[in-house]
Amino acid sequence: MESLRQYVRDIPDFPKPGILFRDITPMLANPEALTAAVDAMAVPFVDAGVEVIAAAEARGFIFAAPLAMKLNAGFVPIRKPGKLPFDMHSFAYELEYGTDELQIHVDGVKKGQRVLLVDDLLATGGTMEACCRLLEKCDAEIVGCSFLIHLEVLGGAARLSPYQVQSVLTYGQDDEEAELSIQNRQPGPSV
Ligand SMILES: O=P(O)(O)OC[C@H]1O[C@H](OP(=O)(O)OP(=O)(O)O)[C@H](O)[C@@H]1O
Ligand SMILES: Nc1ncnc2[nH]cnc12
Repeated sequence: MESLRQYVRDIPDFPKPGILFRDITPMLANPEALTAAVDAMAVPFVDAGVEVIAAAEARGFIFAAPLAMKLNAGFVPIRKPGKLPFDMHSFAYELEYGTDELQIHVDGVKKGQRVLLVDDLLATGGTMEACCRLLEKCDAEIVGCSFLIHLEVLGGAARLSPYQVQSVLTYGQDDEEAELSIQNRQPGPSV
């Protein structure tokens, strides 16, 4: 699965200085890579009895709908404020680069339904922790959290305990250091 990494593009200082943005748009644009990514995200949960996939907009939606179809589950959107038309639960949270709030319809998930939470990327864990809190307010049974990318150094997985966390691509301390040193390298004198 490591070959999927070649479709993730690193953009330094986006959307703020100091953030190394992992851009998945090259992966999304490639049909084989996109299929492989969705398949790999589903694998740990094929026999988990998932009834509902829930995901936060916007990038979470990209993987949620194909995963729902693959796991024969429904899809329930978790949205930013002002988007959902019916009664909702809300939860405010912090991002790697800002703050936000997420909402879910009160009747989106029934009590005891088995829910798999999905997102493209786990960084600080603030977004997925907010999703977990929203599903807990619905009295759902959280089966786990499935990510395409896990940025390990930001410690997000600890915030999702006790839930099962799965990711397809992991970026650890070594990756961050190697990439930062490449970014900071000054051009040498020309000879
Ligand atoms: O683990 P965290 O620190 O919470 O970061 C991860 C979240 O950040 C990104 O979403 P973003 O809020 O940038 O919104 P988008 O999906 O609309 O691009 C990403 O898609 C995750 O949802
Ligand atoms: N470093 C990062 N790259 C891409 N998406 C992100 N969401 C939060 N942090 C991110």
